[in-house]
Formats: sequence, structure tokens, C-alpha cells
Amino acid sequence: MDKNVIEVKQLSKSFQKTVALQGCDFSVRKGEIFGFLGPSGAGKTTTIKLLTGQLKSDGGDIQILGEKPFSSKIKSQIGIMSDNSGLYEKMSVYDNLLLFAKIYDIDKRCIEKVLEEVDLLDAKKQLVSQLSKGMKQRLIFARTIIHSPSLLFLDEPTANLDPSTANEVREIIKKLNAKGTTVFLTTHNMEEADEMCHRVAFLNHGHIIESGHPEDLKLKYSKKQIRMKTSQEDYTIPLDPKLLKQELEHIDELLMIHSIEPTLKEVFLTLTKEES
Ligand SMILES: Nc1ncnc2c1ncn2[C@@H]1O[C@H](COP(=O)(O)OP(=O)(O)OP(=O)(O)O)[C@@H](O)[C@H]1O
Repeated sequence: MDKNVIEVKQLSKSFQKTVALQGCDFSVRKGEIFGFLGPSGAGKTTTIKLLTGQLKSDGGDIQILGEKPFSSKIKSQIGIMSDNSGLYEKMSVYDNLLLFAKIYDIDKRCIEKVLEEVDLLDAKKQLVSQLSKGMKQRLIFARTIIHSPSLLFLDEPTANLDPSTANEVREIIKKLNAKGTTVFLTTHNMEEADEMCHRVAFLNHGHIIESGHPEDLKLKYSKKQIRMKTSQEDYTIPLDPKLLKQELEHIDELLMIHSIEPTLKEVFLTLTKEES
């Protein structure tokens, strides 16, 4: 996981008077799930559009797999999933992918393989209009990965999905990543990021305010306290081995003891509050 597949330096983008990104720096390593997190309007979708060549930046540098985002050399290695599903409801699962394969000149033998991968092979003859939301989402996924990209851009892949469908999507992402696909993921959902991402970056007002492994961030912003629960009391003490030892000597019946770390959401809220 050491080679960078995405390198972004001092990226800026404005829309008329709206500054979407300003001096944004980050990198994504080969083989990781990288979570790009931020509140609504922070600039996440704009970043994905810039990284995938759908928008041009005003300044800064982007390298994707060692190339510029607009380079045709990397097109076949990239998969993009955003919220516009674009599925044809009156066509079957298979025919939706066939159409896509024809447009993008992809070998149609890839269709069965990818349907198997997202567990839709048995539904290949079903009309899209008859599919459950979860199945549709898996079909969109199939379309995104039909050409076996090594780098996936997923813009809020679980937004507006019920918990079980969101879980199905997360499992597919993890499975792909386990096979070596690098994933750039935007999400509002901090629990999801904590569960899935090897590293996260917090975006606020168009720039990165913090980044790192979720566990390391939670430790970094921990208040360093221990919660103690005895048969008599429920209280906290500072996270200090000497204090803890002293405390334990006095306790007759200890029911629970654990260190208190913030959740990723709490870390993010603290940081964004400090910034505004
Ligand atoms: N085409 C556009 N024209 C004008 N302003 C835009 C355009 N696209 C984005 N913006 C503005 O740029 C800022 C960043 O938008 P962006 O969509 O990247 O945020 P986001 O983090 O993806 O938000 P969300 O989580 O709500 O999707 C916002 O203020 C948005 O209104």
C-alpha cells in the first residue's frame, strides 16, 4: 500500500463567486479505501469531477495513476459511480450491461463475470423495473466495474439507501478492495467511513483540515479518560497508569472499565466547529 495512485496538490476550483476548493492537498495509496469526508457543500463531488476529468480546475496539480485526469491512457483503468443511475427500466439486467459494453467497446464476456461478482447472475433476465432497490444498486455497481478498473471513484454510494441495501453495497466495495481495487469514496456517513476506510481526509470549506487512519484520529483527539463503573459509582478518571493502579486498589466490585475515545463523527464535528 505504498504507491500513490492519486496525487493532488493545491487544487482549486470556483464557480463564479463560489469557492468550491482552495489549496486542497491529498494523496491516495495503491490498494486502500480512501474516505473523502465532509458536510454538504464541502466540495466532495467537485473533487471527484476534477479527478475524473469531468471538470477542469482553476489551479493546482492532479496525477491519477501517473497521468493527468483527462488522459485517455487511464480511462480503462477507472470506474466512476455517482448518483445518476441511468439504468433502462424496460430492459433486462443483462441487456443493460450489454448496451453499456457495446457503447464502451467492452468484451461482452465480461457481463456474466461481473453479474456473478455482484450476485445478480440469477436475475440476468429480469427487467430492471422488477428489481429491488438493492439489486438496482448492485447493477449500477456492475456497470461501474464491468471493465475491471483498478481505481474506483464512488460518490456517496450508500446515500438514501436502506440499511440492508447500504450494507450490500459496502460488502461489494470491501470485496473489490480485497482483490486489489483502490477506492476513492465520498460519504457523509462517518460510521461507514470508520468501518471501511484505511485512511480518511476531512474536507471543510474546500480544503483538507485533517487526515489519517480512523483509529489514529480517534486516539489523537481522545480526551484521554477512562470510564470506571463499580457497584456504587459510574465515573471517569484521566488515562494515567499510576492513577488507574491507585484507583483499582480502592475498588471492591468493578463492573466495567474502558477508555473513552471519540467517534469519527465527534472528531469531525470538533474540527469543523473549531474552523468556523
Ligand atoms: N456547477 C456548479 N455551479 C455553481 N456552483 C456549484 C456547481 N457545482 C458545485 N457548486 C458549488 O460548489 C460547492 C461545493 O459543491 P459540491 O457539490 O462539490 O459539494 P459536496 O461536498 O459534494 O456536497 P454534497 O455532499 O451536498 O453533495 C457548493 O457550494 C456548491 O453549491
